[in-house]
Amino acid sequence: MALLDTTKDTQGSGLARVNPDLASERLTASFCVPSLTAVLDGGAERTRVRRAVGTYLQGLETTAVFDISTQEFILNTPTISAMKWWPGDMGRSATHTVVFAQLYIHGKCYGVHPFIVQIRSLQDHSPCPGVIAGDIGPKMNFEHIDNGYLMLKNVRIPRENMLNKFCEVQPDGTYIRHGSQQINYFTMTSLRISLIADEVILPLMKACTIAIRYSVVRRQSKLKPGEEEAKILDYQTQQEKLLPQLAAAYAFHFINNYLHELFNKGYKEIQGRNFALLPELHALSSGFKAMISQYCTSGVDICLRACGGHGYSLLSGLPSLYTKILASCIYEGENTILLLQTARFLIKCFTAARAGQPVPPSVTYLAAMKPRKCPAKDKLDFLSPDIYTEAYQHAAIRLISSTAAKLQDLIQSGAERHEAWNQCTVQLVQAAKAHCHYITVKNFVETVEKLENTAGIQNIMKHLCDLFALHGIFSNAGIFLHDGYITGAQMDMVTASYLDLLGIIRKDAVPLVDAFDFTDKNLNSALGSYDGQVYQRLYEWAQKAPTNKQISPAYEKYLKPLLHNKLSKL
Ligand SMILES: CCCCCCC/C=C/C(=O)SCCNC(=O)CCNC(=O)[C@H](O)C(C)(C)COP(=O)(O)OP(=O)(O)OC[C@H]1O[C@@H](n2cnc3c(N)ncnc32)[C@H](O)[C@@H]1OP(=O)(O)O
Ligand SMILES: Cc1cc2nc3c(=O)[nH]c(=O)nc-3n(C[C@H](O)[C@H](O)[C@H](O)COP(=O)(O)OP(=O)(O)OC[C@H]3O[C@@H](n4cnc5c(N)ncnc54)[C@H](O)[C@@H]3O)c2cc1C
Repeated sequence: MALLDTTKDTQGSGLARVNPDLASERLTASFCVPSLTAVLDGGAERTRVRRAVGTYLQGLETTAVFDISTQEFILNTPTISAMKWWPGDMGRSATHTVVFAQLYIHGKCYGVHPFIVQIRSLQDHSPCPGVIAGDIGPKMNFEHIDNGYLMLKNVRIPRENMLNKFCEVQPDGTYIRHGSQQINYFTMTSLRISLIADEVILPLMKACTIAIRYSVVRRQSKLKPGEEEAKILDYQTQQEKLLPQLAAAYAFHFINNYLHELFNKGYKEIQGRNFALLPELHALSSGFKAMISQYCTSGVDICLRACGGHGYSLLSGLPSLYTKILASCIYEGENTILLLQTARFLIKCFTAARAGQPVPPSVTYLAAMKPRKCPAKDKLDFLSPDIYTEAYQHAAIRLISSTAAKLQDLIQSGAERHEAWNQCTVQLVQAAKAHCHYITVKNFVETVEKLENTAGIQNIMKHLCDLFALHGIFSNAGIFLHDGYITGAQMDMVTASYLDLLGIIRKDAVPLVDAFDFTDKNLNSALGSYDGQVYQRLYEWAQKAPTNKQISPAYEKYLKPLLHNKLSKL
C-alpha cells in the first residue's frame, strides 16, 4: 500500500498548468521519485485503538469493587477532580467505553484494570443509570472528535466485562494474573507506536511538502544584482530552515519501521506469555513517541514560519497541521513523563551493563568504553557515518553515565531516592533524548547501507542521513563540546560540511517531497499543490470565503451611516 493515494488530484481546481519552477525542479532530480516512493512504502502495518485513561495511572481514583453476591463490578468515580476527561468519541457518540479503574476484591486493591462499560442506551442514546457523560467543549483543534468527560456513580457491570486476557477474577473472587502487572498498560505502548506514523510523521511530511514546493515558487529579492528575483529556497537560511526538517521526516519514517519490527516481535512473544521484551519496548516506544512528536511539532512550526505571511493563512493548510500535531506532545503520555520512563530504563540498564550483566539489544552500547576524542581531521571526515554515529553514542553514554553518577552521589549523601530522582530529572530527560537521537542516527545509517541495490536512491538518502546527523550536532553543539570529545575546530568542520549539504540537497528538495506521494486533496493547501499554481489558487480559494460572498453586515449598521454622515462625529 502506498503511504497515501498516489493520484495527483489537480482536477476540480481548474488549474491544470504546472508552474515551470516546479517542473524544472523535477526535471533535474538526481533520482527516480517512484523508486523512492516504493522504498518508503515498505512501512509496517498500522493499527488504531481508543480507550480511556490519564497520566498517573497508579493514582487513578475510579474504583471497580467486585460484588460476589451479584457477580458484578460496581464502578465509582469519587470526586469531580477524578473525573475522566478527554477520551475521543465519548462526548456525544460512544455507547460503550473501556474504563481503567482500581480493582478491589474483598477490600484488597489489585491495581489498575480495564473494564468495558456501557455508557449510553442502545435504544435512545440517553446516559445509562449512574453515568454522567458529555462533551468537554472547545479545543485548539480536534473539533471533528467529540472528546468527552465521564463520571460513574454505582454503575454495575457483569464480571465478564473485565478484559481478562492476562488477569481474571473468578466467581469466588480469586484473582489470577497470567503475566506482569505492566501488561495492563500494553494498549498504551501499542497506541504510542501506531500513532507515530499517521499523527506525527505524516503531518511533518505534509508541512515539508507545502513549504518546499512554495519555496521554489515564491520569489523575493535578488541574489545577484541584475538578475530576476530569487526563489526563496535558494537562500541558505531558507534551506537551513526546511532541509533539516525534510531529513528528519525521512529519519523518523525509518525509525518508525524499526519500532514496528520491534513491536511485532514483542507482540508475538507476549501472545506466548513471554513478557521479557516489555521493558525495552516500553522504553523505546515512550522515548520515540516523545522525541518524534516534539521534533515534528517544531518542524511543522518552522515550515509554517518559513512560508511568511501566506503560511499563517488557513488556506496554506499549515496552521491546522500545527494545532493538530501539537496535541501529540500531550496525549498518549505527556512527553516529559515518557522521556522520564525511558530514562528510568536507561539508568537501570547502565548500572547492569557496567556490572557486566546482560542488557537488551538497544542498550548494549552502554557497556562500551569509548575513545575520549573524535578522530575527525577535516570536514569530509564528518560525512563518515562512523564518525558521527560514534559522536552521538559518546554523547548518549556521557549524559546517561553522568546523570547516573549524580543520582548515586545524591543518594549516598543522604537524599531519599525519590528526592534525588527529582533533582536529576532535567538531565535525565536530556539523556533520554540523546539515547533516542543516537538510535535514530544509527538506524538511518543502517537503512542507507541496505539500499545498495538502488544507487541513485542510496546516494540521496546518504546525503539526508548526513544532514540529519550533522544538523543534530550543529544545533546541540554544547553537548558534543562539553567534555572536549569534539573540539571547537572540529565543530567548525561540522558546520562547513553541514552547510555544504544544504546546497547539495537543495536541488533534489522538490522530488524528495514529491516522493511522499500526497494528493492535493490530502494536502488541502493553496501553497503546496503539485502544480505549484500558488497565487491563482490562493485567489480562487479566498473568493470562496463567505465574507466575500455577502456585503459586510457592518456596512448597513456602522459604515453606511458614517459614510453618509448620519452618525455623530463624537
Ligand atoms: C485521529 C486522532 C488520533 C489521536 C488519538 C489520541 C488518543 C489519545 C489517547 C490518550 O491520550 S489515552 C491516555 C494515555 N495516558 C497515558 O499515556 C498515561 C501516561 N501514564 C503512564 O503511562 C504511566 O502511568 C506512567 C506515568 C508511565 C507510570 O509511571 P509510574 O512511575 O507511576 O509507574 P507505575 O505505574 O508504577 O509503573 C511501574 C513500572 O511499570 C513500567 N511501565 C509503565 N508503563 C508501562 C508500559 N506501557 N509498558 C511496560 N511497562 C510500563 C514502569 O516503567 C515501571 O517499571 P519499573 O521501573 O518499576 O520496572
Ligand atoms: C487531543 C487530546 C486527545 C486525548 N485523547 C484521550 C483519549 O482518547 N483517552 C484518554 O484517556 N485521554 C485522552 N487525552 C488525555 C491525555 O492522555 C492526557 O492529557 C495526557 O496523558 C497528559 O495528562 P494530564 O493532562 O493529566 O497532564 P499532567 O500530568 O497534569 O501534566 C501537566 C504537566 O505536569 C508535568 N508532570 C506531571 N507529572 C509529572 C511527574 N511525575 N514528573 C514531572 N513532571 C510531571 C507534565 O510534564 C506536564 O508538564 C487526550 C488529550 C488530548 C490533548
